[in-house]
Amino acid sequence: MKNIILASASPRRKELLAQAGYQFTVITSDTDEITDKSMPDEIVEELSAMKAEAVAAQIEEDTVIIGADTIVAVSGRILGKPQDVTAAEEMLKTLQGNTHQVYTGVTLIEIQSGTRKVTTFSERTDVIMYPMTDEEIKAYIATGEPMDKAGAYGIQGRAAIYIKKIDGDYNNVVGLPIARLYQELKSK
Ligand SMILES: Cc1cn([C@H]2C[C@H](O)[C@@H](COP(=O)(O)OP(=O)(O)OP(=O)(O)O)O2)c(=O)[nH]c1=O
Repeated sequence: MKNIILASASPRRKELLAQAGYQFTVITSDTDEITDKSMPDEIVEELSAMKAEAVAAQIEEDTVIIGADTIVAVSGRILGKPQDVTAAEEMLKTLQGNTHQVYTGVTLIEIQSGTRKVTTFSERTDVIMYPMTDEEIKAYIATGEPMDKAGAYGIQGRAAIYIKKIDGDYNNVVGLPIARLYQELKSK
C-alpha cells in the first residue's frame, strides 16, 4: 500500500478513514466548489476530482490522493452547506417529512513513478426523515450542528432522532463511502 493523502478538511472523513485502519496525512486546498454540471452524481464526482487534483498538483512522490464531496438532492434541487441560518431553516423545512438522496463523490489520484491514474465514483443513499415542527427545526439549528453540513443536518449527530429510514451506505451520508473506497483502494 502506498502513502495516502486525504485531501479534505472534513473531520468526519478523517475519522472514517482512520476507523478503517489506514495511515494517512491530511492536506487541504482552497478549491472553489463551482461546477456547470446539473446531475447530482456528476456534481459530486467533478467536485471530488477538483479537490483531489488541487492537492495532487503539489505532490510528486508515489501516493494515492483522496478527494470527496457530499451533497443532498431533493425534488430536483441540490443542497450544499447552508450559507446562513435562514438557508439552514429553509433546507430543513424541505427535507422534513420527505425522502431525499445523499450523494458522495470520491476521486482517487494514484501517482506512480510520475504517472497519474484517476479513478472517480459516487454513491447514493436514500434518506427518509420524520416530520419536524418549526420549533424542532429552530432548536436543531440552535445547536450549531447544521452549518458545516450538506443539507443542513448531520445524521451522526442530533439529527439522528429525525431519521426514519435509510437505503444505502450510512457512511456515505456522513461524507465518505468507506466500504466502496476500501474496494477501490485494495487494488492500489
Ligand atoms: C448529509 C450529511 C453531510 N455531512 C457533511 C459531510 C461533509 O463534511 C459536508 C459536506 O461538505 P463537503 O463540501 O462535501 O466537505 P467539507 O467542506 O466538509 O470538507 P472538504 O471539502 O475539505 O472535503 O457535510 C455530515 O457530516 N452528515 C450528514 O448527515
